[in-house]
Amino acid sequence: MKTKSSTSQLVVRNLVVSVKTKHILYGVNTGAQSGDLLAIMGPTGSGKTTLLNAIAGRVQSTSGEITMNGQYFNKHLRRRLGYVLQEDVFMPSLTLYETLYFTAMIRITESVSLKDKQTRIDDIVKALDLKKCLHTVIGDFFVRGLSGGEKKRANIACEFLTDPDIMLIDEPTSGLDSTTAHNLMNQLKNYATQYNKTIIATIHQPSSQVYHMFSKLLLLMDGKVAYFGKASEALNYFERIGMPCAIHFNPADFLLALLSTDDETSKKIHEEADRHNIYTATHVLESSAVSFDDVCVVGIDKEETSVHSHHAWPTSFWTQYRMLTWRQFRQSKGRILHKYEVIESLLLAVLGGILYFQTDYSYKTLRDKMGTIFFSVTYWGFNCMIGTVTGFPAERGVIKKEREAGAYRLSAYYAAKITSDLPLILITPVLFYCIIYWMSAIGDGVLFATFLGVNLLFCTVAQSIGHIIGTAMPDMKLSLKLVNTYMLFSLLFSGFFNTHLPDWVKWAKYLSIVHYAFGCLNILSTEGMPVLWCNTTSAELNPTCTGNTTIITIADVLKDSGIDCPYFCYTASLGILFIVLRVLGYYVMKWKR
Ligand SMILES: Nc1ncnc2c1ncn2[C@@H]1O[C@H](COP(=O)(O)OP(=O)(O)OP(=O)(O)O)[C@@H](O)[C@H]1O
Repeated sequence: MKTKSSTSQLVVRNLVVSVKTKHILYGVNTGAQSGDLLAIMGPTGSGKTTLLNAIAGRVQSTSGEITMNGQYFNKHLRRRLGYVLQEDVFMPSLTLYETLYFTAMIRITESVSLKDKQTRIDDIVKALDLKKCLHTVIGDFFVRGLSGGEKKRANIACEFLTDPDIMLIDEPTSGLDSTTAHNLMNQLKNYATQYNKTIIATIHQPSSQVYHMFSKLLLLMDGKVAYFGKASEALNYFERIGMPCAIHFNPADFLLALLSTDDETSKKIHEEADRHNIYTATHVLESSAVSFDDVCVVGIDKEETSVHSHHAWPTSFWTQYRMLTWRQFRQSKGRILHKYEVIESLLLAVLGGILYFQTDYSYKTLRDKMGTIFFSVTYWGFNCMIGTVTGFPAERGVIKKEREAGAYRLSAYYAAKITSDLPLILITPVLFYCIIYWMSAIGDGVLFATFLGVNLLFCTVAQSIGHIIGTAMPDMKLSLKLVNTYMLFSLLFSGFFNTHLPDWVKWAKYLSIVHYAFGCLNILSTEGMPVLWCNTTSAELNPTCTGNTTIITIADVLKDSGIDCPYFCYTASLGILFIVLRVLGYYVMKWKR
């Protein structure tokens, strides 16, 4: 179910865009109306993407105005724009159908029935010839999936689903062979005319067949307009200003070559453009089938009858949360429960189990017991943090794209991420502890449940830190460096490396998450150990036996490792850390968005 749009008109007047001190666009005037296929062409770096970004509201303009049917863009009006970015960013583990289904469920308002959403998916799949690859995974660098051309069409299909009145497409044909490029442009042209939509696309080197599909053409050169008007009149215009195109020459090649020549020609093109007033905004309006006043009225009608939501978001928080959890689970499942990850954990558990096999609890073997716990906690600290940090970049681009399109609330995404990842990240630690706990005889069945609970809490805390680091850091390399630094710090202050630290650094152990887990688990596992007489051989090396000490308790030994709080104090600290870090994680995401 696609809606045939009533006439709408986009007008860009005197648009200036500067970033810091650099001018990118200088007073650009352009426009398009329903049914148009406006092509933006120009040499690389001439400002084509910046213009699209400015229209889509993703780049702040320095001055000038952009209106749709005479109204300035606001959040609601912007929902009537679709923007297909140059990069095809998707969740790689989902199939194309799952991707389209997710988009339909989250970006089409809930007033449209499920059946209609399904019909809309079917229509678009057919129109863009995507049926063959509908159940293929999107794929990425590691897993082969859709081809480049299919990905490009999938990207366009996702935007078509929202049924925008104006579609902005950045380089739809880049990386496609000429036949595929021609077919795609043909599909876009048909879409524009059949459904009365406006399509604005930047394009690099169209074939002459594709060039003749454009209804309007905007030529940019160094951020300024070199030509704007009907594509069919561009060659006549350049001929009139003394730059004729040779017969049988591809018009697009000729125009691009013209715009990339010497300074003298550039200067002349700009002077002629000024002299002929070729690109004033009134030119757009005059060439329209309807007057400016008419389109304003049509625009108001359209708003009232549109299937687009008037609410801040197309769907409710609950729908967003539900769909995001569904997608997140599918995306994370393969990564977190990857067979190599599981095999690695099981092998390490068996290795640890063999190393500390059935060690009894005595003061002589206490370091071994502590070693088992230290080894396990260290492994899961690194594993959970690194897993989270490395998993985030694949999502970052998708979330950014979807959030910029106003698809869902950040809070819905965050809540969904926590919920969907949680059961997944706990499965492998459970298997790990099932092996190592019993092989190394840490304790009985009752203790096992508490032991496991504390370990899982520790894993979620480590994951929360990984999430904050992954969100805050600009790239994965830096994130991994920070994870390493923090974990090594955490290990140094955990208590395992029994050091006699100067008083002024002792507080640092409270910043170590390993310290909390290590402390808690050691207290739990050594509970009930008898006192030790200092005149026995097993006490000889124990530093707690000094001077006139006759007996020592397990509490004394643990205190010597800096473990000086009751176990519930450590567990509560981990619980509080979990809550604080989760809340902090949300605000870091908000800050970095
Ligand atoms: N955020 C930014 N900061 C500084 N310069 C920028 C920024 N964004 C764009 N530019 C510069 O503005 C110019 C125009 O960039 P833009 O991406 O719009 O060009 P383009 O015509 O789309 O190029 P291409 O065809 O290669 O994609 C370039 O010189 C680019 O380096």
